[in-house]
This record gives sequence, structure tokens and C-alpha cells, in this order.
Amino acid sequence: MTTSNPGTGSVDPDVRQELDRLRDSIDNIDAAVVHMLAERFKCTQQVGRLKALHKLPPADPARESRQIDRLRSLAENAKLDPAFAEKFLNFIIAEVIRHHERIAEDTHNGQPAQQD
Ligand SMILES: C=C(O[C@@H]1C=C(C(=O)O)C=C[C@H]1O)C(=O)O
Repeated sequence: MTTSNPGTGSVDPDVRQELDRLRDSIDNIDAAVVHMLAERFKCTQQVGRLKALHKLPPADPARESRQIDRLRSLAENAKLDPAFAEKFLNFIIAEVIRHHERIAEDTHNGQPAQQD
């Protein structure tokens, strides 16, 4: 995280205004991403509990492969680098699978699955 940046201290007021306007939008987008990710994790936690109860494996590579194909295509249409979109999805899925493994362990050890 950058805490200070002397390079933008004495900038032209019009440039400063444009920078602030763009950064306001970036902050709104970052907030939306966080909220959307939180909702996604709420869903995946429920999937994890369902899988654990029915002794299904935490990961589903066939489903992941379909998601990656779909996301790459969405990214291309949106002019976003598809390789970046794929890496981003894989990063999230890896975390979800870790959650599912933990939920499965807890469930099979007789501990109540965490609610969130
Ligand atoms: C959420 C699931 O579990 C895992 C996580 C996925 C995801 O985060 O989208 C997709 C497939 C699974 O490997 C699922 O099976 O749907």
C-alpha cells in the first residue's frame, strides 16, 4: 500500500480534480467488487456445507473448466485480458476449495460447520 506520493503533491489543479474524480470511481468499483465477492463467498460456503453433508468432493474440475471458458469469453467481449480473468478466477476458486476442505473436515469430525 502506498501511503504518500510526493510525485502528486504539486500537481495542476485541473489534473488534481480529474485524478480525484477518477479515484472516486475506482473507490466505488472496489467497494462493489468487495460486496460482490462477499456475496459469492456466502453462496460457496452453502455449497461447501451441502457437499460436506452429502460427502461430495470439495473441488469440481469439470465445473471449473466450464467457468474458465465462460469467463475468458466474457473477458474478451469486455476487452479485459482473458489470461488475467482466468488467473483471478483460479485464485478465488483455490480459496473456495480450501474453505470446502475445512468445512468437510469439521463436518466429518462432528463439529458444526461455521455459519456466515
Ligand atoms: C463452488 C463450488 O466448489 C468449487 C469452487 C468453485 C467456484 O468457486 O466457483 C467451482 C467449482 C468447485 O471446484 C461448486 O462446486 O460449485
